[in-house]
Amino acid sequence: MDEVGEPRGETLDASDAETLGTSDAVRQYFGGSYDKVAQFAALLLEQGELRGLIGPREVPRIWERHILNSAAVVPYLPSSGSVADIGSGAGLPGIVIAIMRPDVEVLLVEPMERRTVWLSEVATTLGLGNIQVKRGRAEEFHGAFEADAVTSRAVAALSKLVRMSMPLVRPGGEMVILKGRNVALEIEPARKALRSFRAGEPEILEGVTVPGVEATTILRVRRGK
Ligand SMILES: C[S@@+](CC[C@H](N)C(=O)[O-])C[C@H]1O[C@@H](n2cnc3c(N)ncnc32)[C@H](O)[C@@H]1O
Repeated sequence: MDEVGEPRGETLDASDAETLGTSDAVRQYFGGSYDKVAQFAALLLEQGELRGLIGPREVPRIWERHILNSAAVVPYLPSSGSVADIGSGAGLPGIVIAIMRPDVEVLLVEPMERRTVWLSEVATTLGLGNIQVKRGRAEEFHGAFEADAVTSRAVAALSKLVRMSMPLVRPGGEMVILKGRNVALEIEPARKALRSFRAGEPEILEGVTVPGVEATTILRVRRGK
């Protein structure tokens, strides 16, 4: 998974993003969630670069690389309960999850104040009552809460991610992580950390959204009871 780039001073056309974002395939995919997802994309396009949340290279690929990529995790989330998104940044995938799953309580864990201010503003602007923004590093919340599932994208390699995030998963709950194609290489180095949580065998899953948009790789692993 590529990280969201830092601003580099070049400005690209947002028309590609708009074409995909207003396509029938995307509207159908999001269904009743489409209007709020489109509002979130518009906020990111308007303010994301200005506020240092996304780099200019991300503007034309907001829908494909960020919104749809984030949405790919949703089918793998538990049917109810709570999800904590670790290192939410601009709200990826956390805000997309909160929009698509209003029945789930979404905790957005993010240490950078500038980003938590943005996340709270987005939650208010979109009227997302199922979001709690928690400012701090994941490690600071160990023992403070446990969610039914933890999500994460572009935050750390699996071994580190397990140590920082698995304590925030309730026993029997799951980590559901958006990863790159090479995720299998991260599993062996994470074995020791996984064993310390009596975790099950990690599953590598395919996150498919709309036709023509590249599938993403998702890694799901259950915390032992
Ligand atoms: C590359 S960004 C990815 C942001 C977002 N998940 C995305 O995919 O666009 C990594 C984010 O993780 C946050 N982060 C770094 N260390 C963290 C930690 N220990 N606990 C929680 N978040 C952390 C950073 O502040 C940053 O917002």
